[in-house]
Amino acid sequence: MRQVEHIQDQEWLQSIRDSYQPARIDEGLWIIPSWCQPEDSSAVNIILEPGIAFGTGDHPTTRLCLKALLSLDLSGKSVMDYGTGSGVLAIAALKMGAAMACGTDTDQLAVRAAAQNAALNGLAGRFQAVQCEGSAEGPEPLAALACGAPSQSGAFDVIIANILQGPLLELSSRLCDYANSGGTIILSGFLDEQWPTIREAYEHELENFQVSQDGQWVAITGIKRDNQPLAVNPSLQSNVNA
Ligand SMILES: C[S@@+](CC[C@H](N)C(=O)[O-])C[C@H]1O[C@@H](n2cnc3c(N)ncnc32)[C@H](O)[C@@H]1O
Repeated sequence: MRQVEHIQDQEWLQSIRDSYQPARIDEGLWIIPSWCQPEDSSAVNIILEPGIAFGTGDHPTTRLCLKALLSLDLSGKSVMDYGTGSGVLAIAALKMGAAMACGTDTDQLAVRAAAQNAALNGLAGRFQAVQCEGSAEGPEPLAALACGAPSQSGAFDVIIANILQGPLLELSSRLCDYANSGGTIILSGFLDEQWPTIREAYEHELENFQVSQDGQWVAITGIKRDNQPLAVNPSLQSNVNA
């Protein structure tokens, strides 16, 4: 009996392994299953243990987000990956030069997988994953605090959220609050017909939208507006108060 179980385990493991191969995402960017060797050691190679959490590189939205990250200068930047799944986007950002990254997810297994994948890539010291509730009413995931965000509560240079339209709409204020003025927000996980609704929810906080598409799936990059109230000239202020 024990031998039968052992053979079944081996077959199952082998069938998982057969279904994942190194995936070239773009020039110089690969996702490599943990049991394979990178073909190009000079590329950004993201090593993943696939199968536990979403984010193996085979979904168009993951690839769109990775390409959006490639187009940024991430040197020294702080990154929040909301809906981190396998941690693939946070790990990619760190490998592209980000200083620190924080991942959050509603799924405890994903949080664990992301932390393990970061460790596989030698990035455990610069990545922290925390579980969140997933609703705008729920408590803050405290991700910013847990990750030692560089400035006031939740101020990150780059926010990535590859989640569905529903949570993107519900969490729009929270996601925008996490970004520094001038920071970059990458959103994906929605279809082209949903883009006008997403745009409406985000355009008071974001500008300079860049849109990319793979089939029906869309990713957008936007820059957080500087919505600080204009400084009031003290002499005008006294006139107003008079
Ligand atoms: C499409 S997967 C993206 C995974 C990975 N970031 C990628 O790009 O491949 C979405 C992830 O977001 C998580 N998720 C879904 N709704 C969420 C919410 N409201 N708050 C936080 N995470 C959420 C899911 O558990 C899942 O791991």
